[in-house]
Amino acid sequence: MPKFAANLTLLFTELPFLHRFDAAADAGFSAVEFLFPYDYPPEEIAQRLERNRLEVALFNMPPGDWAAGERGMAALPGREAEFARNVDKALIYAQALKVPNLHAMAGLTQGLHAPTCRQVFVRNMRAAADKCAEHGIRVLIEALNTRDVPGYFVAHQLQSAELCEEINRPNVYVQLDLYHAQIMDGDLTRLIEKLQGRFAHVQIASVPERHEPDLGELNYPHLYDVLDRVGYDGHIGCEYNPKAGTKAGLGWFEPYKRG
Ligand SMILES: O=C(O)C(=O)[C@@H](O)CO
Ligand SMILES: [Mg+2]
Repeated sequence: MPKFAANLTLLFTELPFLHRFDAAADAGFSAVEFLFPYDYPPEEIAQRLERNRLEVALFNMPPGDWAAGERGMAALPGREAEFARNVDKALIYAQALKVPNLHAMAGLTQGLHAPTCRQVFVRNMRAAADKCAEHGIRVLIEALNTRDVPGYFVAHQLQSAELCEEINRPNVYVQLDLYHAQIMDGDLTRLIEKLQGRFAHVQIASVPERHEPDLGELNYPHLYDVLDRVGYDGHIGCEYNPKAGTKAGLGWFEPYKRG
């Protein structure tokens, strides 16, 4: 039985961020994820989680100047000290919110010297993984499709898996976003089988529009069965833009709701 996490950066945006926790619980979710919690004190978020009996499945380390277009810095030469400070900041929130997974965004590396970026990424990720391991937290790598995020350091799922191998730390895993995977890689059943045991978080959305998972070209109930079959028991993050309001689009979630 799949376990879903509502992505509170994209769902329930009809409400202010801190109110989305109540809305997710009311809709029947038992877990949430979000991009960045850093505008809010960790205690306030922890309170919302506790009163709604919600787990947090994942959030991202600080990404640099998001509004200016930055998408992380783990692979950016010259930003190592800032990356290390961001790992520390993410860990403060991770401990307060008891999150098992932190996504370290790599950054836009188009036009930079690729071998140097890779070296920087591997070094930064090893250091981040070692710090996070002290708290039992995993560090994740996510491939982003080149249509939405041109120039991002990782675009294909097997590249993420290869990077995990090179980093060679037991708490570094792939973040398998099936929306990006379908756009860049396809053949999702076989891809999930190939990556068995190497991903620690999954995300979903319809393709090509990134709406509810019951729209578009993918057959998600089939993919949930494949995830079950390969023994995946982590959360599936609902990282989509509701087509016409969050609640109106939650029909697909009816069979999976917390009772
Ligand atoms: O865009 C996505 O997909 C994400 O999961 C965000 O965390 C940005 O990486
Ligand atoms: Mg994603």
